[in-house]
Amino acid sequence: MVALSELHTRVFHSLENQIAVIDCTGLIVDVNMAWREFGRHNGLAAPQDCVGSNYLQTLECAAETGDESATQALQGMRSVLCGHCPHYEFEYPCHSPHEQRWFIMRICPLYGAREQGYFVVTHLNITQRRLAENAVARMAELDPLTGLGNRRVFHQFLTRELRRCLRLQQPLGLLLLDLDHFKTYNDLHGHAAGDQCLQQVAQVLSEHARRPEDLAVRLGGDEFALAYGATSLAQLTQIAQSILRDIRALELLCRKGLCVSASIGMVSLVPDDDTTEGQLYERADQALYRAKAAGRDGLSV
Ligand SMILES: Nc1nc2c(ncn2[C@@H]2O[C@H](COP(=O)(O)OP(=O)(O)OP(=O)(O)O)[C@@H](O)[C@H]2O)c(=O)[nH]1
Repeated sequence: MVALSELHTRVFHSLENQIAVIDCTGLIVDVNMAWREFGRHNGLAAPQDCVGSNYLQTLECAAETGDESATQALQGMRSVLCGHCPHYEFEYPCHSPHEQRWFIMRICPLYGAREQGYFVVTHLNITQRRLAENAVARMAELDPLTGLGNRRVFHQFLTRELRRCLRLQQPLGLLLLDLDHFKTYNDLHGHAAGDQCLQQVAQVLSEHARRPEDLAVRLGGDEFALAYGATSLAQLTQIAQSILRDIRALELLCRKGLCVSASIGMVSLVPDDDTTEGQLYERADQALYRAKAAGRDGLSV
């Protein structure tokens, strides 16, 4: 039968968390196996040098080089060591040259030893959780069929670009695009082929939105929107004409002599303090209505 203290030591070294016990000056008095192993694999202090080094000083050196995570860890750690906070934890990136990694650091008093001034610092690798969260966040911004951004992203982008163009007094361009005869195409070829048609159109649109200040999204159904920062009406017209040409060139036949085409409403203006995202959208939508009414496969302002 293993003695209880021996059992506790074994548990300490079996845990996946990297654990260090420090005193109130930051001096490391003990570390577990995971802490030593992490140091060994990441070119940090030699395992035998962990105990006896000062964790606060290590963080101070890193913070002085501008390491934001070290600065934050340092502040949190000091607040616990001096008794201002009962415990502190925060998540931070710690990428290696080979992989992206995130950790959560926690510091709290050592159980039953607060008076003696001992504290436990733990680091836990949360990379799998963070990657899953990032993937979910990306999915929440994408239209699953076409891979373009969705309506939510569009609003965020437009709000940001509107502010930027107002500040720089540059024109902000917006195109609203609705496919023509798409229902007929769907009816003739089936829904799956209709989906492929939307994907082909999306490809054309993303080829026309390549700069960081451009965005192409699918608003829903056969409706798309494109926003262009710092783009005049003349430039916008050229882009819209090129899009119409490229969609025609797809030759998506929906009945004899009739192909899927697009109607585009556009607006470009230099925002003033009163310009809203809603006004911009409304103007492009009315222009789209005029393009449809004018016979489709065309554009209107
Ligand atoms: N395949 C497919 N069809 C869709 C999807 N979303 C909407 N639709 C169809 O898209 C069609 C859109 O209708 P309309 O805008 O009236 O079609 P349209 O023939 O282009 O009409 P006009 O704009 O007046 O030329 C409807 O038949 C919808 O069922 C989708 O994700 N996949």
